[in-house]
Amino acid sequence: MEPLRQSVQYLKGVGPKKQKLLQRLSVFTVEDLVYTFPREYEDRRSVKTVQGLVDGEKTSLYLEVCGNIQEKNIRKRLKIYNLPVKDATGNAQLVFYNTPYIKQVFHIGDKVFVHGKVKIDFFTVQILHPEYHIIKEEQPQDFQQIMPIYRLTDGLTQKDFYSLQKYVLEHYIEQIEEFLPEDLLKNNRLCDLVFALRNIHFPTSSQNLRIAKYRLIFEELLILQLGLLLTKGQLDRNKEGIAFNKMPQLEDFINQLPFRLTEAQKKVLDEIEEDMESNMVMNRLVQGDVGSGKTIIAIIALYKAILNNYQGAFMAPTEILAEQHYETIRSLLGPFGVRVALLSGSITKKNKEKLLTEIETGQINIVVGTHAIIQENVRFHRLGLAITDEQHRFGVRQRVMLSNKGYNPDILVMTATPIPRTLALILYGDLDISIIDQLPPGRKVIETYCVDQHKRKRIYAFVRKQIQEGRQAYIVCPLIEESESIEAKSAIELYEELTNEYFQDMRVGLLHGKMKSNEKEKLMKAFKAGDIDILVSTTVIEVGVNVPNASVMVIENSERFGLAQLHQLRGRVGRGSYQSFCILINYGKNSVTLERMKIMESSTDGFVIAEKDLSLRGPGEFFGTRQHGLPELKIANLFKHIKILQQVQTEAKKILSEDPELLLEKNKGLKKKLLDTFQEKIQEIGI
Ligand SMILES: Nc1ncnc2c1ncn2[C@@H]1O[C@H](COP(=O)(O)OP(=O)(O)OP(=O)(O)O)[C@@H](O)[C@H]1O
Repeated sequence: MEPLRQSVQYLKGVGPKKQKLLQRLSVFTVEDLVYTFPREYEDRRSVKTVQGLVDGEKTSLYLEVCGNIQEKNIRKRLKIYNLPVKDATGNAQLVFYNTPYIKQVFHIGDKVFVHGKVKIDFFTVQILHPEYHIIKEEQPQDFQQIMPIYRLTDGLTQKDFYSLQKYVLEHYIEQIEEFLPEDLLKNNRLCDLVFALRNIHFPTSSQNLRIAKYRLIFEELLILQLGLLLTKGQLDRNKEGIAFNKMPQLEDFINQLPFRLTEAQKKVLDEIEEDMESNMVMNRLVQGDVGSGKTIIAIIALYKAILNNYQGAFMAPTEILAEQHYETIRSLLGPFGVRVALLSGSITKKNKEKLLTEIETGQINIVVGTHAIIQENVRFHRLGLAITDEQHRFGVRQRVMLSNKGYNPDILVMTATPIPRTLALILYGDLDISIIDQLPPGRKVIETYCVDQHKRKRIYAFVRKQIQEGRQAYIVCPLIEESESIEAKSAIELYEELTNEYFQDMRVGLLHGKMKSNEKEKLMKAFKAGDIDILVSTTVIEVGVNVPNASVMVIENSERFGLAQLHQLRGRVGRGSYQSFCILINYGKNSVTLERMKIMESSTDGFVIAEKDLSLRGPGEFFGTRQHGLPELKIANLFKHIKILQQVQTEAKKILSEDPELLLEKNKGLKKKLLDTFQEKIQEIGI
């Protein structure tokens, strides 16, 4: 086995207990260990003398032990040890707590280097619980340096980490191979990997630390970018596709809609039409904030394809949404003779067979469905436009599979999560991006309040009042990432509590992910029709659900959700002309949580919220673990390092245009690193 791939259990000083602790920090192999970077550094290079010390500062000193250690019992479980020390300028004490072994460590006359916090009490100078090095054969550079500080877990100390990293760097460094091609290093003035790893852990100077960091950030972003580009590589940008014609009937259709398109919708539609009319394949992402009116744009594009005698496919992330899109499309295009089919999990086998035949013979013009659409047995007659409503739930693979159902059909990807530009660039680097940055007129700003759980009674009273005025409400249950069944269970409990205690006289419905799809459909239909007053639900209603009469959204344990997700949920209300409200019940007390809730109260702009969320929590959490396959970033930050990111993008494209499958000898290391990082994702599409 490659040395770096070895388990940390073979390292000196790592027993089963330590191995477990390291695993908690996601350190399994030697490589994981060297790629666990310090969270910060402590500069111990400037050394002070006892005279000049300031109360409260943290500093380093060279001292000599000048007396015997004294032990004092302060309380039952508190023992203090004072060690007299001095330097040429004065006397001081090193203070240690509850460390009986310390009695054996020092001897009068020992020279020590210490680093710790200074406490000055009248005439006594103390260094509290310092780190120390008794100077024997060690050279000053072994301790008087920039010290790494690692993120720890209970049971592991900085010293443990420090010695492990030292050991690994000493014994394994020669086996760490550079994997970035030489010309790339040179052109971007990057240091080599060994230098970077040495200096990220034990920097020999601030400048070398900077150089090391730069290289490691570059490397991390490059791997991310290449991985994403490669997994998307199959959507070839410059493929020849269908050139749709302009059709006058399309204008008629737009003109008879019950509303005028907003300027933003018109602009995006123009971009789509231009793509569709060109003879190149369209690969376009439409982003729009909640309720900005993406669906109608998709429908117009579908109608254009139909008028050109092609079929359209519309893939939605959930059954509820597929059903909803199906209803909307049927009601808008049905009167124009367009035949729409819904392929969902709940149709009978017999009906399904009939539908499949009609799709294959071209009798059906538009197929709406969940991923059922990309199953093998679905064959289109002439698929011209494939739309996926993504919300990050479909991987690239599904997109490719849908597109393979036709001969180079145009592709439109819609997403309701506003993705900050920086992230959109790397996630969807292969797509052109259109943004609907305006809401239809007449929408009232949703009033958002973050409250703590003790206000629950008042909140329910408010919900009741809204319902009495004829509105409807959503009550969203806590998010439980780990398990859909626990989530469903907690939804059932909340439902029971609400129906037994607070809303006995109201029509309350329950919706969760573990229900059968036809039950879900039935319930949503009833809610839409106004036959249910309160819908208690898990996040299955998160995206796209459109019930304009609903005016209150209560979200339990709001601190567990990502902000972008809260924004999506909140977007389920305020879709009609009624004043709407979102109430976030918050159990979290720490400052980041409170800051996040404040953002929700003060902003209704999805892009602003997404940017803030991303900067507070990083991309992994931003998308939620269920939804993405992005590797966690260890050192790069998509906001702070935007300039490096841009440079990385150029490089990544250059590499792939020269060597699309990374077959060249110089790219061998890079390819291996990519396969390691993106294992599952890449295997999925089999490059
Ligand atoms: N230009 C417009 N003027 C007025 N109402 C509009 C306009 N465009 C769309 N709508 C209506 O606004 C509502 C929201 O539109 P739609 O469902 O398409 O939003 P969306 O962008 O898909 O939102 P979400 O991401 O939240 O699902 C719908 O009821 C739709 O009929």
